Amino acid sequence: MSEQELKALRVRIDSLDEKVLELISERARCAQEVARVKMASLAEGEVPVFYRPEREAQVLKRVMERNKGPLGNEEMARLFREIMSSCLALEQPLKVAYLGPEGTFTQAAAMKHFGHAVISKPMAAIDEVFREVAAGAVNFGVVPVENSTEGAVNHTLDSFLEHDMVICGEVELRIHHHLLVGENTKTDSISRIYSHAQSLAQCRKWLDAHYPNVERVAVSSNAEAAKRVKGEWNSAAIAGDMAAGLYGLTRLAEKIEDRPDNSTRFLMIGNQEVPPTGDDKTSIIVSMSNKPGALHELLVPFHDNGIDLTRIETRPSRSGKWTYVFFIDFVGHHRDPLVKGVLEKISQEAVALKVLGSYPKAVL
Ligand SMILES: C=C(O[C@@H]1C=C(C(=O)O)C=C[C@H]1O)C(=O)O
Repeated sequence: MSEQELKALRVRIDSLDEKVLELISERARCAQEVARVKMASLAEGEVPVFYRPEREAQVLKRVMERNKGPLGNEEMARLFREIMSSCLALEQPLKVAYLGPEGTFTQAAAMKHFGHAVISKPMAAIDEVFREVAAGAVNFGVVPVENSTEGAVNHTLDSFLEHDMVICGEVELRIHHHLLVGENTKTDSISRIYSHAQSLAQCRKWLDAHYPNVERVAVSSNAEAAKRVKGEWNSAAIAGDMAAGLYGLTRLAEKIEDRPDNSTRFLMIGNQEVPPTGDDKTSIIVSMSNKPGALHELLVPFHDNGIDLTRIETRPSRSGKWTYVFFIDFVGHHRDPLVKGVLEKISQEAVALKVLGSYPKAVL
């Protein structure tokens, strides 16, 4: 390619960037107008709702449907995710609590879902995320709920039993783990590997094959593991990209998770009900009386109405020995007439039924 051609292309890119800039600014001014309209149409005492997850899901879907490349759909949606995040911040900067410390996968999930223009607050434990949202100190919380290799995150499920929370979104993240060391570590003298118990479990086979005799130490998070090895000479950590970057660690081995499709699903929790988008999921908690056939009775209405169950999890109910609650996720919104009918049917048989929320299926 000649210098001339390159120069002409750069002139074109500059001129396109000017248009993109003007269009983004126009979009941001529109969002400010939306805020003005929302404020003006409030009833007395009503609190304005600036963040509309159902609308954001629709915007992202539309972008993906209309995208003709060469950028991939996900890539394009990610760019729009950030534009929307900045536009919303003009209306109202969202405050989001997540399972910290900084550098956790939960933080990455929060950024993937809300974009980077939020005020994010790391919390030391899952229960604290719930409490922070309940106290109104933040608009939303982000917690992990299940991993494709290791299953349910029980702390999160149990927290739903203790707090009244509305689930308003979900996001899935591909989880890649790396073996990380600080710059002064002698790699042949590693005697200890730190990570969160879930991550140690997700890399169990790899560790058995490569470091069978090294002590595995479970700590409160991967980011905490990364932080520790920064100052230790004989230790390594298992953590992801964010933590590696944050603590300036070297990757001794990359993508060491046993399953290449290792993914974690996260939930956004808040106080705001989300209207239907036409492509939603609902999460409920049900407790049934302890009699034969109870689980069957619970599942039949879903089957009869062709409602797709995406997940069912059992936890001790905490209100009696050997009594259980079921966490059920299914496709549909609790305001859909079909779903309404199913929930009514179940509540006739159940000891208790609580809708945790209906929310748009993860777009990104
Ligand atoms: C602009 C709005 O407010 C927020 C910003 C959005 C956007 O930038 O597209 C979409 C939904 C809301 O979270 C709106 O409600 O339409």
